[in-house]
Amino acid sequence: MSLIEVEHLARTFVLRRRARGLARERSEVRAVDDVSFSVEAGEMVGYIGPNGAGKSTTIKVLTGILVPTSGRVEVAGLDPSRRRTELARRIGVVFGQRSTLWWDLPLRDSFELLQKIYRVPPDRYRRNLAEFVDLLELGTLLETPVRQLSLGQRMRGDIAAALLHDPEIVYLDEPTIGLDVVSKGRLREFLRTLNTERGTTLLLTTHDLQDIEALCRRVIVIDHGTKVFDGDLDDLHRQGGSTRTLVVDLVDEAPPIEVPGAVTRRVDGPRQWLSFPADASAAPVVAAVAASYDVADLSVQEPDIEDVIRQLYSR
Ligand SMILES: Nc1ncnc2c1ncn2[C@@H]1O[C@H](COP(=O)(O)OP(=O)(O)OP(=O)(O)O)[C@@H](O)[C@H]1O
Repeated sequence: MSLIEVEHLARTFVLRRRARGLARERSEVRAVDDVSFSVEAGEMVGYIGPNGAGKSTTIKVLTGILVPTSGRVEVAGLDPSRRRTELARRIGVVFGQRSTLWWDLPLRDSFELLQKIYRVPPDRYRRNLAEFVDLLELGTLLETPVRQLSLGQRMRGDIAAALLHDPEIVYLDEPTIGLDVVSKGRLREFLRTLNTERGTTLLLTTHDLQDIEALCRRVIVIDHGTKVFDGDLDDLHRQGGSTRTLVVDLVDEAPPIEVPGAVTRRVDGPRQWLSFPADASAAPVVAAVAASYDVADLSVQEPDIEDVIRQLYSR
């Protein structure tokens, strides 16, 4: 049996809108429509898709917040909506856009409240707190009220809070949203350590493809409530025909750059945008450009996940 099992999951929302007079119009949104997948213990899976695809709805069903309209869901051997309290001890949830911490309390007090709520034995709590404070660099922040923390600090606090009770599964919904590059890097490093050293199973929802590339070998893509891809990240790129972009700043304006392995998509003064396959190395393209042109600066832009998915569909 897999740690997470989802079979033919559907979740419909019924909307009632006031039409003319007192009559109400009824309409349905099929947020998740016949989705099946399973996740094994120790996996780190990216659950991605465009806005409104049904990601949060799936996560809410997996935590037991929402009841499926149809289908079967089992997490750690439990039916989430029927055994929500029991399941809560075995899962951790992190929402990048919302904090689960108490706004006016120092971080330490929030952690202590969570210890009591989850009945974490004192020695385990102390051990976990010490480890997360160290790995997430929270030492100087423990006495600070949550409302005074920066977004990145608050996020690290939220992640520690979600892990104090040693959950075997953690759902992360946009954990790096709004963070700067350094904070994103630190957080990814921490999640990787959590997965490799503790064997925690992670299901990650994000719009940032770099999160996925740094962390997940496997991705599940949903669009309009339906699963459209489940497999290796490299295969997703190949199927989506996705490209990366080399942005070249030349010393002087020039006609479109011509080098093997890349196509110049745009020219704006001395700046040019070249695209090349996402699964190819940038090195030969960079070398070819540098060998034939006077280059002032270069940078590589990763493909946007929404583009990858759009391209997957436009074929
Ligand atoms: N409580 C609700 N009532 C009515 N419709 C809902 C509700 N929750 C979600 N929906 C609808 O279900 C669909 C899927 O929403 P969901 O939040 O799961 O998408 P998402 O993939 O998480 O999107 P995003 O990336 O924007 O967070 C959307 O059309 C949304 O409007």
